[in-house]
Amino acid sequence: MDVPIIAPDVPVYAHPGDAGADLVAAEAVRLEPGERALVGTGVRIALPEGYVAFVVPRSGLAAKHGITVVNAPGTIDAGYRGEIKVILLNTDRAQAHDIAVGDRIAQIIVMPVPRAVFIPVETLPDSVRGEGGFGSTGYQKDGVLA
Ligand SMILES: O=c1ccn([C@H]2C[C@H](O)[C@@H](COP(=O)(O)OP(=O)(O)OP(=O)(O)O)O2)c(=O)[nH]1
Ligand SMILES: [Mg+2]
Repeated sequence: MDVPIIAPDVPVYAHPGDAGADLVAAEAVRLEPGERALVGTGVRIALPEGYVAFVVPRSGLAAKHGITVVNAPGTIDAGYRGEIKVILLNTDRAQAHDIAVGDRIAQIIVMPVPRAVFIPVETLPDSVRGEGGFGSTGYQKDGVLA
């Protein structure tokens, strides 16, 4: 599907079948331990109605350097025409991390999204799960279901 874009670096899918296309930094920033920063990508897009783009972390940056996206997944609304920015967080407690212009800092995933029509009702239809949540199915600890 075609998505009009204005960008110094057009996001690239690294491999066929990849869900995410990499976003690169349009500005240099140093993230001290525990620090976050709003990092510009220079990218502006026009998604068709009925689609959303999610800004999500790159697992390599997260695993190697503790760099994540604070609000993951960041939501890019179809009507948004401003610059896509990434709210990066350095979760490492000791190491600062330097982002240079052109570094791949996050990835963008484009998805179809239905428009919900919320209908106020008095009672909801039954379901197997019912109101159970927040660990209601238990969890596995040392091989034992707790
Ligand atoms: O990681 C993100 C998240 C959002 N946005 C842009 C696109 C999105 O369409 C807009 C608004 O995002 P959101 O609705 O998440 O933020 P908000 O705090 O609710 O702001 P608003 O009142 O503008 O909706 O900001 C980004 O560039 N990066
Ligand atoms: Mg909003």
